[in-house]
Amino acid sequence: MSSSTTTTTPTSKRPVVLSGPSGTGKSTLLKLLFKDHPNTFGFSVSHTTRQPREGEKDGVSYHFVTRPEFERAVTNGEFIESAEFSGNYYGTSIKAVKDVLDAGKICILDIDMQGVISVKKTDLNARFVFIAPPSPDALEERLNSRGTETTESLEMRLRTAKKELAYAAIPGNHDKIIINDDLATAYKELERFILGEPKQ
Ligand SMILES: Nc1ncnc2c1ncn2[C@@H]1O[C@H](COP(=O)(O)OP(=O)(O)OP(=O)(O)O)[C@@H](O)[C@H]1O
Repeated sequence: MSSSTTTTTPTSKRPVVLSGPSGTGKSTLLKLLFKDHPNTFGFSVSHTTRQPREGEKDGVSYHFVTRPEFERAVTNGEFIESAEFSGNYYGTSIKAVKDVLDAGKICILDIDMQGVISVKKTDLNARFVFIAPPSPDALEERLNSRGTETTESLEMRLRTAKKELAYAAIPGNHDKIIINDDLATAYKELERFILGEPKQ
């Protein structure tokens, strides 16, 4: 899977939004991509209202902010997405994505359908890739074999998957749909879409 004898010059540094049902293989594909191209991609630094843990640096691990600061930023429309988990806010700001671009890297966002809709409302000029399962049964099988789901969470993920697949079926919602059946084939397709043709 590694392309050690080839180099790639990205044809575009536009942010890439990767979405698709849970268990469809997004993390698996991204892990391969980052391994093969270690200096090409960057992660946006999220905001949080939780306290920094030992060793965490502001602006590196997270942008640590107060609740009023976070709420103000949400009101000002500065976030692509935000959510509250166990009493703390977390969010990805539009600026955090632009900072990655300013650092000369391609920002990859692995987000859900709501996140996709939010990014489309910004001026980030992102490219949208949808990772689809070969079939609903294959998706269920992958989630089962990953061993991370309870019966309830599995059902919830499959219900959400139906909505995501319906959204992806509408032409124009994504720039590229990749069916992750054979992993190596799907990976090559993703790598080409993001980085262009490899130069020998
Ligand atoms: N092409 C493939 N064929 C078979 N199994 C696969 C394939 N791609 C990924 N998997 C397996 O499917 C499971 C789900 O993959 P992964 O965790 O990458 O999904 P995900 O889309 O990132 O899910 P989530 O959104 O819940 O984080 C993993 O166990 C992974 O090893």
